[in-house]
Amino acid sequence: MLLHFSKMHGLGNDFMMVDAVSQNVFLTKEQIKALANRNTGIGFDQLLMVEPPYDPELDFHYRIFNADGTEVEQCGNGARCFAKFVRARGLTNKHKIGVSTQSGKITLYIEADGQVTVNMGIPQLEPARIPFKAQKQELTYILRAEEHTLLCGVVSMGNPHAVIIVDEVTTAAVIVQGPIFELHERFPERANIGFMQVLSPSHIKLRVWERGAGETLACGTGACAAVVIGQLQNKLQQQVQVDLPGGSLHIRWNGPGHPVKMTGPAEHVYDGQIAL
Ligand SMILES: N[C@@H](CCC[C@H](N)C(=O)O)C(=O)O
Repeated sequence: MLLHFSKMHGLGNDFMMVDAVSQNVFLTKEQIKALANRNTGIGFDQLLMVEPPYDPELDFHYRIFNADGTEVEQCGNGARCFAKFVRARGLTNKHKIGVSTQSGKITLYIEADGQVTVNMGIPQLEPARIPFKAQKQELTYILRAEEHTLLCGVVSMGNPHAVIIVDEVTTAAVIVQGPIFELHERFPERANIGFMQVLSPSHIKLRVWERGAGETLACGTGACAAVVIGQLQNKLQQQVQVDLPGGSLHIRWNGPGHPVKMTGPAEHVYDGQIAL
């Protein structure tokens, strides 16, 4: 079978986009891992499989798979690429698109300048909803593993995140501590681990070790999670520029009970086909 796909990226967080509205596709976990391989496959951080809507009030549903083949609930940079992809494929001509993922419904808006704004929904802080093992909800938690001790905030943006404030992000121990805390026993579904440097109340630098993908050039849900945690800790204001290794996102959050809004670019790289 020949599988048609597009390669896209959001600030260097790269995706294999598959139209499963007009193609009949089923991929096993092993096939996804093989396609994700950067030496022997197409290479990507996540695969997005776009499907017809499950809910008649929405335009589409899409599934998200990490490079390790695991299916996950949410992907911020992927959401922006999805919006551009369905228009480029002629699957819709709308500028406001309603879609569901495993974590629920989100709305996307294609702006006049081509950037995409995503209403990412209301962040969840209750430990059971992240999921995170804790007796009660706190602003910060101490996590220990091996010789490492971290003070972090935890939040779900549809997917689980821990956010650690560091003095200098370029030298932060992302590669060492990321994989250790991704698998920490208090995250039963594993977690994405963000390292945030606060430059000012409206400007941060962020690196994210992504669950199932390793460190990426950008993580949209990670940027939202960092702004939520930074605001709750009184370090950030409502509108924040988040500088990631691959570029910048603009995040807005009006506080608890409100949705997080993310604006940023989404780029098409090439269209391809591969024999399965
Ligand atoms: N890169 C994404 C997040 C993708 C999923 C994540 N690795 C997880 O396992 O939750 C983003 O831009 O949000």
